[in-house]
Parts: sequence; structure tokens; C-alpha cells
Amino acid sequence: MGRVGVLLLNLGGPEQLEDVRPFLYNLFSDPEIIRLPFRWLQRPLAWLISSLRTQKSEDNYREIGGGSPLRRITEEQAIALQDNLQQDGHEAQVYIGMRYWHPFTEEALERIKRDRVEELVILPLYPQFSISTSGSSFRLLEKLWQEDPYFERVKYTVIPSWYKRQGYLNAMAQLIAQELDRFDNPDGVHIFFSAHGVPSSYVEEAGDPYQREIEECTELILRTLNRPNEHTLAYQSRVGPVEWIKPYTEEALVELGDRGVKDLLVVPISFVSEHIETLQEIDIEYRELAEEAGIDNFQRVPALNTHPVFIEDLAAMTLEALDGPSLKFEDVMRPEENFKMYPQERWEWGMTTAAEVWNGRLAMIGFIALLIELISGHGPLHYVGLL
Ligand SMILES: C=CC1=C(C)c2cc3[nH]c(cc4nc(cc5[nH]c(cc1n2)c(C)c5CCC(=O)O)C(CCC(=O)O)=C4C)c(C)c3C=C
Ligand SMILES: [Fe+2]
Repeated sequence: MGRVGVLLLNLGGPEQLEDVRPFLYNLFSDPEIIRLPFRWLQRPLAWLISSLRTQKSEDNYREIGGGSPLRRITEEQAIALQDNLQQDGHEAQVYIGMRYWHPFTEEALERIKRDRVEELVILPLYPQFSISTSGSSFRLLEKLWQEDPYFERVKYTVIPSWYKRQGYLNAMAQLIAQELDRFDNPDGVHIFFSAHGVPSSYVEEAGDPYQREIEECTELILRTLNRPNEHTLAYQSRVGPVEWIKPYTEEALVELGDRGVKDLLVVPISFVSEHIETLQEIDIEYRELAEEAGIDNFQRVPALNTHPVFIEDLAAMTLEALDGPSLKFEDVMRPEENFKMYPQERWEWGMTTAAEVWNGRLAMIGFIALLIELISGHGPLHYVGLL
């Protein structure tokens, strides 16, 4: 076996408040996050949306200390994985490739090249596959691979999703059981699985397996946990005017409050590290909402981070991938090149999502026309004397 590397893929997050705007710009520039009919619109729209969202997003990051802990935790996971492999006699270098912030995927590939890695396991830190997360990173990697002839000689394999692995399920069940047992009446606690959402069109039109994998993952965790508790699965972190997969976390919490649920344990399910959506959205926003709805005892299961059972499973997964048949980028599910994920296309009359979307489009066209006129000094507003 040649020099072995493991590339951990993750989203990345702003480390300080100044990073928020460029991080958001990178995120919204990704056609796997916002796919538009015209490629030339991607960057101006990314600039516009990131500018509009920066203030709200900065306020949220300020509430968790001014930045995302994602880089630090991912680095800790990488070290723990490398140590675990080494203790079992396997020499492998673990790299981190973030999609929207440092260390970028491009930086990771530079290091992999510098270290002359010959065999690489590409392991996304997302248990379930979505076009918008692992899919986006695979698409970028495929492009970078084609651009540099060095990578022709690297034997690689990708792991698209791994939520069915018993090690991961055991680690999740252990964390849930530990938190349940802190309640006075553990069996009476309502377990609330909260997954990051995606726009409905990803699932219904592009065939993203994400929702199905999340649902199956929830069932597998519950089976491993083997407790009698009632449970709910809902989706959080909706952005923009289009419809996302349902039920929405905020609505489901209010409904449970109305039903008289008093003890609730939230399980973040689509991510393996603490991040803005666990520390701010769940711990602060949803807690407040739940308490207003009458849920007196609102607790959350911590993210896996460097849980030893989880790290052990990442190591086992790496070794199995090295021994097994390799899976290439082109083997992994990809949406059609011209599929428009956002905005949705069907027209409906009234104050509907479609109307909101078209308002947005017209505003965008007007905005770009204004920019062009301001830069060029020519146009209808100059003509009528308004500029
Ligand atoms: C499995 C996890 C995730 C999916 C699926 C996902 C899809 C998705 N996200 C956005 C928009 C935003 N996401 C943001 C932050 C963010 N997203 C994830 C995970 C998934 N996203 C994480 C872990 C994070 C946090 C990183 C951190 O800093 O800790 C943000 C920025 C934060 C904010 O302003 O709220 C946006 C915006 C879309 C549109 C999308 C699917 C299309
Ligand atoms: Fe997100």
C-alpha cells in the first residue's frame, strides 16, 4: 500500500465576525445551494443575498462568541482519527477540506499533492447524503481532479453516506440515553429529532435522497436506543422564500407544546459537530420558542464531536473503504446539469411563494440595471433626468 490519506469534507464556518460576509458569499455562490437558470446571475445574486443576510448572521455568531467552532472541532476529529488509525498500526495522514471557508478543499488538495499521497479515502462528515452538502463537495473535487494531472495517479474512493453504520448509531444512542437519564421520568420525555432542512424541490424534483436517509437514520437510532419514548422528526434552518421539507422545527415545537408535552430532548441529527445551528438556533431560539409554548424542560443532546465510539467507527470505515471496491465521483448521485433548484418555476396567483420569487427576480433585474447605469452613466434614469 502506498502513502495513505483521508480527506474529511465539511462545510466550514466563519471564525470571526469579519468572515461572515465572505463566508456567506461563498455559500450562496455555490450552484448546489442556489441553482439559477442563468449562470451569470449567480455571483451578483450571491453578493446581494450575502449582503442582505450578513447582519442577521453576524448577530447569531455574536451570540455564540463571535465565530463558528467548526474548524476547531473538525481539527480535533482529524487528530483523533489519525491517532486511532496509528494505534491500530495504520499510517495515514488526515486532511480537512472545507467547502465555504478555511481550510478550503483546494488547500487540502495542495497538501495531499505535496505529501505525495497515493491512496485517498474521501469521507464527508455528513452522515446522510445531500446534493447541497456532500454532493457539492464531490462536484468541486471532481472538477479539481480533472484540472490537475497529478491526481490521475491517486487511487481514491468516496464514501457518499454512512448513517447506517452500527458504530455511529451506537454512539448516537449512548448520547441520547445519557441525556434521557438526567430527566426525573426518562420514559416520559419526548425525543425531538431536528435535522437541517433543504428546499422541497431538491427532494421532489432533483431526487435528493437526503430526506429518505434522514428518516431511515432516525428509525435506526430509535431501534438502537430501544426505549419506549414518543418521538418527532422535524427540519430546521430554513432560508429564503421557497418551500422547504416539512414539518418545520418551529411549528412542530409549538404543536407539541399545545399537546401538553413538558419534557423534551432535542437530537441534532444531520451534523456531527457543534455549530451555529446547535449552539444558537436550537439552544437559544428554539428553547425560547418551546418555553413560550409551555415546554418546561427543554434539553439537547450534544453533537458527537470526538466521541470515542464515533471516532473508532470513522477509523473502521476508513479501513473498510481502503480494502473494498472503490467508488468514483461519477458513481455518486448528481442532479441534472440544467435542473433549477431555486427559484421554483410554477406560477400561482396571489401572495404565494411563486409571486415572492418573481418579485425577487424583477427586483434583481432592476438592481442590476441600476448598477450598470450607475457605472456606465447611461440609461433611462439619466435620460429622464433622475440620475
Ligand atoms: C446536513 C447539513 C446541512 C444541509 C443539508 C445544509 C443545506 C443548506 N444550508 C443552507 C444555507 C445556510 N447554511 C448555513 C450554515 C450551515 N449549514 C450547515 C449544514 C447544512 N446545510 C451547517 C453545519 C452550517 C453552520 C456552519 C457554522 O458556521 O457553524 C448558513 C449560514 C449561517 C446562517 O446565516 O444561518 C446558511 C445561509 C441552504 C440554502 C441549504 C440547502 C440548499
Ligand atoms: Fe446550511
